[in-house]
Amino acid sequence: MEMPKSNTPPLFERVRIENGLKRFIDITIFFLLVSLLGYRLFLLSSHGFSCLFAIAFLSELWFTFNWLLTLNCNWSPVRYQTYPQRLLKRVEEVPPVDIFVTTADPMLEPPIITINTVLSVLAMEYPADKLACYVSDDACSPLTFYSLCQALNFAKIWLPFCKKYKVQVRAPFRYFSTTRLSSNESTQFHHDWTKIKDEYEELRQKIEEAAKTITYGCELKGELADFSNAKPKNHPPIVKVIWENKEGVRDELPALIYVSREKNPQIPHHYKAGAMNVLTRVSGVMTNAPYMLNLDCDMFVNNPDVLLQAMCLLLHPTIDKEYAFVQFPQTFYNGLKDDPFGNQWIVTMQILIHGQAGVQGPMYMGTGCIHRRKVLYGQSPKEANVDAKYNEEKLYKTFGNSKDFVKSAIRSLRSFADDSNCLSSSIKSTYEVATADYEHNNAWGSEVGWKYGSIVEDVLTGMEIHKKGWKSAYITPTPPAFLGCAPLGGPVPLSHHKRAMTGLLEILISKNSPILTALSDKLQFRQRLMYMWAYLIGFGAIWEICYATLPAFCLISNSHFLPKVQEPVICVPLLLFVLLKLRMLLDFFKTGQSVRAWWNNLRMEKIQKMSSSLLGIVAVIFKIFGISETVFEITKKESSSSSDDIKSDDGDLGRLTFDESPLFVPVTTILMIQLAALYIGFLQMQASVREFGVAEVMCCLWTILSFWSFLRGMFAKGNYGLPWPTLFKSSVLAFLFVYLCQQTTK
Ligand SMILES: O=c1ccn([C@@H]2O[C@H](COP(=O)(O)OP(=O)(O)O[C@H]3O[C@H](CO)[C@@H](O)[C@H](O)[C@H]3O)[C@@H](O)[C@H]2O)c(=O)[nH]1
Ligand SMILES: [Mn+2]
Repeated sequence: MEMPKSNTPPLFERVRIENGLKRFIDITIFFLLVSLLGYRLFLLSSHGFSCLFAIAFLSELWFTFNWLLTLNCNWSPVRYQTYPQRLLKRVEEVPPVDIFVTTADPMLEPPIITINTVLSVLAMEYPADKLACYVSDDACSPLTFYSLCQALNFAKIWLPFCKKYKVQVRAPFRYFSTTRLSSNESTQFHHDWTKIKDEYEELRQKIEEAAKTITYGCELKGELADFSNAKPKNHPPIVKVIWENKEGVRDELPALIYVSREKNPQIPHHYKAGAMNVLTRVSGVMTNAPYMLNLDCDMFVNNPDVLLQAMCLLLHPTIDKEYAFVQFPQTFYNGLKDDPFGNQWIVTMQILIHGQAGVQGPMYMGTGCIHRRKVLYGQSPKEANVDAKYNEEKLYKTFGNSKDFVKSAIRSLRSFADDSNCLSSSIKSTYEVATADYEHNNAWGSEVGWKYGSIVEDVLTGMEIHKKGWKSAYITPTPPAFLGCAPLGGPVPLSHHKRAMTGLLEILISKNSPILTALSDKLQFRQRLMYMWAYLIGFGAIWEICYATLPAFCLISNSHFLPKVQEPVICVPLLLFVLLKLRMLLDFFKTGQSVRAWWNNLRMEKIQKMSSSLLGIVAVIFKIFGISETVFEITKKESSSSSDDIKSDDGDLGRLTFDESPLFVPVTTILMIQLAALYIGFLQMQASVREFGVAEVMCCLWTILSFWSFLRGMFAKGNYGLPWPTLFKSSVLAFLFVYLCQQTTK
C-alpha cells in the first residue's frame, strides 16, 4: 500500500500484486534466450557465416529484446481498490461529467446498439443534473437521430424502473436477455417488468420499421427536416438538444445532445479523434464539465457505480494533480465459449494492464475512460498559473476562433465550476465549433484534444498525456464496468487486429515516437519501454514469419538451423518452447480460463502475426512511400439487440470463415510451404540422402497444427472454405518459395 497516512480512511488503495513465480519464469526464459544467442554466435564463429544462421540469429536477437520489453510490462503489477461509499460520506457534491458516445455508420453500428449504450449512460447512479450525454454521429444519419428521440421517451420509464428495483445492467437489451422472472419477486415487479419489456420491444420494432423508410436523401419532415439533404460525407453541422435537464432536477433525466459535425470531402476529418475533438468543444460551450467519460457506441455501462468508482481516484485530495485519466478494462459480453477467435482479451485486461498500472499507468484504450478536461486542454501536472501561459492571442491560436469556447476553456483551465446555463441558448456557438475547418491553424489535434496522426488515436493521445508527466490509473470493479462487443467470424477479427497493428506502428515512426522525444519528455523509463513494446508488436511479425519458414527451408534444402536431438544444447530451445507455452497457460488458469481457450489464443496469435500484423506493416510502408493513407475501417457490430436473445448452441459459431480478403493469403501460403517441406523432406529421407532433422520436423508440425483451421479451410466448402483465388495466389507464392529454396542449395 502506498497511501499517505491520515486519520480519515482512504478513498482508494494501490496494492502490489505478488507474482514471484512469474518473475522467476520470466527471468529463466530470458537466460535461455541469451544462451540460445550464445550458441548461435558460437556456430557462426566456428562454421563461418551462413545466411541461414544469420537470419536465425537476428530473429532470436529480436525475440530476446522483445522478451525484455515483455518482462518490463509484467514486472510489478498493481491493482486499485476503491471505496465509493466513503466518498459519498465525504463530499457534499460530486462534480459534473460529460459523457461522449461515438457512432459512425448506421449499417455497421445499428442504432439500436447505440441507444442501448445511451440508455445505460442516462441511467447511471449519479445525480442527473450533473450528467450530460453527447452522441456524436459521424454518419449524419436521420435514423440515428430518430432512434435517440424514441429512446428518450423510453428512458422516461426505464430510469425510474432501474432506480426503483436497483437494476444492475441498465442497457435494456442486455437486461431482458439475461434476467428471467421468478416467483420470489413481488407481483408489482412482475407487472412493471412485463410492461417495460413490452415497451422496449415496441421501441425496437419502431426503429426497425423506421430503418425501412428513413434513408438518406428521402423527404423528411419535422425535427428530421434538417437531414433532408445530408450526405454522410458531405453535410453542414447538426447539433440538437434532445433533452435538457432544465431545472437541474436530481431525479430527472440527464441532458441528451445529438452532434453531427460538419463533413466536407475536401477537409480531412481524422476519424474518431476528429469526432472526439468536436465533442470536446461542443460540450465545452454547453456544459463544460471538468470530467469526460467516453464510450464506443457498443460499450454499455454494466456497473452503474462506475463514475463514483472513478471519482474515488480523481477527487482524492492529495493526488488531484497526479492522475490524468482513469481507465476501465475493455470487456465483452458476446464472448463465445473458449474464445475461438482469441479476441476476448481476458489475460490482457486482467493481467497485462495491471502490469502497466504498476509503472506510470495504463495506456488509454479509447473507450471506458474518464479524462480530466484540462489535461486534454494541454495542462501539465502542477502547472498553476494559466494566465501567465496564455495571452489573448495565444488563446485563439491554441483553441480556435470561437469566443464562447475560449471563454469556457479558460474556466476549465482555472478549475472554475460553470454555472448551469440553458443548453439551447448555446446552440449557435456549437455550430461554430463543429464546422469542418474550425481546426485550421490552431492546436487541435496536436497540442490540445485528441491527437491526430495515427488510427489508434487513443494510445497516441494517452502517451502524449503521459509524456507531460501525468499518471493514469486502472480500476477493475465487479461487476465489470462496461461491456462491449468483440467481432466474430470471417475476416472481421483479423482486419480489426490489422488496424490496431497499423496504428501502433504508425506512432513509432511518427514525430511523436517515444524514441525521438526521449530527451525532451517526462515519460518514465519503464513506461517508455512499455509503449515501445506495444508499438513493436506488429513489427515482430517479420521475425515470427522468418522463424516459421526457417524449418521448412531446412527440410527442403537439406540443412539444419536447430541443434540435432543427440546434442545436449537441444534442451535450450526445447525448454524455451515449453516454458513460454506454460507461462501462457498459467495466465489462462489464473484468469479462470480453460486449456481450450489457451490453445485458441495461442493459434490465433500466430495466425494474427502472419496475417493482420504483416498487412499492417505493409500499410505503414505504403504510407511512408505515399502510396496510400491509413484508414480507420469501422468494425461491424453484432446486433443481438432484441430482448429475447436466444443463445445459439451452434457448434460452428467459433469456426473461422473465409473470403477473398488478402488477409488470408499469407497464412495459407505459409501453411502450404510447411506441407511441401514435409513432403520433400520425406522423399529425401526415402532416398536416404539425408539425416532426419527432428527439431525442424517438429517445428513444421507445430505450425501446421496452429493453422489447422486453414488446413480444414483448404478442403471445406462455402464460407468455411478458402476461396479459389486465395488458394491460387498462395500456391503460386508457396511454389516460388520452394523453387527458390532449391535454387540456393544447387
Ligand atoms: O470515423 C470514425 C470512425 C470510428 N468512430 C467510432 O469509433 C469507435 C470505435 O470504432 P470500432 O470500429 O468499434 O473500433 P475498435 O477497434 O473496436 O475500437 C478500439 O480501437 C479504437 C482505435 O484504437 C479506439 O478508438 C476505440 O475506442 C477502441 O475500442 C466507434 O464508436 C465508432 O463509431 C467514429 O466516431 N468516427
Ligand atoms: Mn469496437
